[in-house]
Amino acid sequence: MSQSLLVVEQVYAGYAAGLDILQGANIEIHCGELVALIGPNGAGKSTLLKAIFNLLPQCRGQIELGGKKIQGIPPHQLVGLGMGYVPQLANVFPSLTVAENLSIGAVSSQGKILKDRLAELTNLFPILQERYHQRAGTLSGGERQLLAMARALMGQPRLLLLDEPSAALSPKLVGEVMGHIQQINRLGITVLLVEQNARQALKISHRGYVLDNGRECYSGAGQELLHDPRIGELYLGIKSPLATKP
Ligand SMILES: Nc1ncnc2c1ncn2[C@@H]1O[C@H](COP(=O)(O)OP(=O)(O)OP(=O)(O)O)[C@@H](O)[C@H]1O
Repeated sequence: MSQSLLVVEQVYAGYAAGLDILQGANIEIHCGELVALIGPNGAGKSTLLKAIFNLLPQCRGQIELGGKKIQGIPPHQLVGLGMGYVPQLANVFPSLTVAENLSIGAVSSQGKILKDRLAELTNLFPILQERYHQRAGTLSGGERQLLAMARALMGQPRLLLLDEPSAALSPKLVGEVMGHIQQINRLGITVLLVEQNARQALKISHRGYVLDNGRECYSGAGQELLHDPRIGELYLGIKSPLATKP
């Protein structure tokens, strides 16, 4: 089996003292995997990503990246250790151009390294080359999500945390964004994907976790979870045939 890249063990975390949203969450992600984190509204999915990226005031338990304990390490240093995070909202600077947004995400502002990295990403996502001098605020929803992911990739992460990249996108664009996530994963970047669009996320993922009430309640291969009747009924909005019988 491949090596663990991220281990989250017995994590309790929240936004205020004494009010834990995460209730002993555990997940483990191996190098190269694409893992979906699904679950009902308010289950704590985004909160778990924020706990991993050290954005919460309260967090207990253990979080390791590549065998190194990372709790207490500030987000900008986590980027240096190979973690990228794309929040659900406000993930690009609307008044800056595509080129400027990408440059801000770079770990090195050294001329040649920056230029090479910009070229790599615009080759990977040609639409960003076409929109290079356009302000991010004028991009379509799908293009903006792509820019947000590309900006995180400028930091050359080994683990990318994505918080609902398909939020507020039309079904066609959701498919496109999912395709781009697979494309990123095929480059060898490990991805933890939080999604409301659970079916689409499980379809493209190697494995998935279902989070409910701040801790994982099911886990398994993406296809397995997709076809598990318990999960279908509770989390994917599919009625069990037994439940529909008179
Ligand atoms: N900044 C915050 N301050 C206080 N409570 C918060 C904050 N953000 C989220 N919460 C609370 O934490 C709980 C979990 O929210 P979270 O956003 O992690 O859920 P989620 O599973 O990502 O849900 P959704 O799929 O609806 O985005 C909710 O009860 C929410 O109200």
